[in-house]
Amino acid sequence: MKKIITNGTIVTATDKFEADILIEDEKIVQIGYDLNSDGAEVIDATGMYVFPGGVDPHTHLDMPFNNTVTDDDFETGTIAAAYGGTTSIVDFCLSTPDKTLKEAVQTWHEKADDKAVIDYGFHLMINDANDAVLEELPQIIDSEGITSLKIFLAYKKEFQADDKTLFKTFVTAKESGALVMVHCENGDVIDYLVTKALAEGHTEPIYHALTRPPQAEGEATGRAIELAAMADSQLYVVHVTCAEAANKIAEARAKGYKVWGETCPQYLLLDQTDLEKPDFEGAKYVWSPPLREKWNQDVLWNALKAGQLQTLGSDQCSFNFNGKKQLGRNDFSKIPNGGPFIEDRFSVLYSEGVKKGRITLNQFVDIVSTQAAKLFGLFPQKGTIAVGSDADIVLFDPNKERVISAETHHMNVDYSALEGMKVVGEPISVLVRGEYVIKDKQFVGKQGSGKYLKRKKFNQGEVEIDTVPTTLS
Ligand SMILES: NC(=O)NCCC(=O)O
Ligand SMILES: [Zn+2]
Ligand SMILES: [Zn+2]
Repeated sequence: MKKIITNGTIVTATDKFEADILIEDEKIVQIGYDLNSDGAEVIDATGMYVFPGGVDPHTHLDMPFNNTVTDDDFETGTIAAAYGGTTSIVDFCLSTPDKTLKEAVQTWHEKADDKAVIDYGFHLMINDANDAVLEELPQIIDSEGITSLKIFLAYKKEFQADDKTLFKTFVTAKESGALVMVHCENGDVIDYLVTKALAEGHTEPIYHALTRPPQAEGEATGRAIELAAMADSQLYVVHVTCAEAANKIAEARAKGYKVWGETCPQYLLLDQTDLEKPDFEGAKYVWSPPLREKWNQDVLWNALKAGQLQTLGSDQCSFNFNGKKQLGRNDFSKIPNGGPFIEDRFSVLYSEGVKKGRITLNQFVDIVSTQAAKLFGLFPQKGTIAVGSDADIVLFDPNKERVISAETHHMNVDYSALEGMKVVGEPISVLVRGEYVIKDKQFVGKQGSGKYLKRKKFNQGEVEIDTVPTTLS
């Protein structure tokens, strides 16, 4: 079915202009004035921004973790994402030593294929780069279009990889055209500090932050950067939280290293004092790396503004407060790590970023959509509004005000870490490949309608990865 979006203001990472968009067969086929709209459904976007759908490069849906499993699966998680203006996610597929990589990816397809309501791809976690894994990896990258790999330097005895695995993964990624994503925290030091704190009788949620100091993140970030450089490979640092890490990334980029960084809404908006909330409420804010002292928020906003950090991931990893979070009632180290942000990622960046003058409107689109599409091999299919791109479109009312609350959100979790926050700007309707998934703030999509995204190899030369928008709004 043909559609025409008319009377709206189109905003991409580089431009802002008024024009109509003609959609046919899932794609944007024309952008301009006086388009032939015969037979097309007319969508009136008067007063709206017309944004490309958000691309969330960091989600954990239906993921076994910390002796339990996340509460949002590919159905609830992607419905919530769509409400929030996100039309593509890239989720982390876990691998385990007892299974082949192919089996691991198959497991993730089984979780997602019949459930997702928006498009999705997978990153593949590497825990031990042994001979079998290294032999299988290039085939998986090619056949599944999984062109990003994930290494955890923390979560000892669960996901943590050693430096040899990290280095070998960088080497293989360079040869195979994949981007290596790294969770940068020194897991051994953290393990020591956690054991010590518990032995001293400290069990409260705040000790989660106190045993994971920013230096542990800075050290691991620096280590990953140097190992990537030694392998002449490419590194994407996930969930950057603090000056110690952000500065390392900025220094590396100044030297011309192939390093990119992501932060998350939680680190821009919340701080370590949230973990001190009474009655175990601090557990709602337990994720890793932990929340930091408040002044780090400015460091992160400035890094986004300056293009030293490029993307915003939700790190969606939800656990109910009156459920799985209670596993750590008497021991902070047993609180499942993670929080719910997939739904609010897009609008809080607009409200706290654009509305408060911290980033420009074009930078908003770049950070929430375009840069992730470029880095993860989806651009220009995703991440922009252009002829030939998928018609993934958000009609956004920039003046609508709302208050974030678990009462009204769509994530399958009983609390919001942003409860009570006032937000200006709201996605009203959201289209994925030309079909409404959200229409006038109601979900109208279909379970399983999301398509699996086979992604292009890292930086094939077609896409200029480091584009910093120049158009100011
Ligand atoms: N961030 C977090 O605490 N949970 C998800 C796993 C990870 O990204 O480290
Ligand atoms: Zn992580
Ligand atoms: Zn994560």
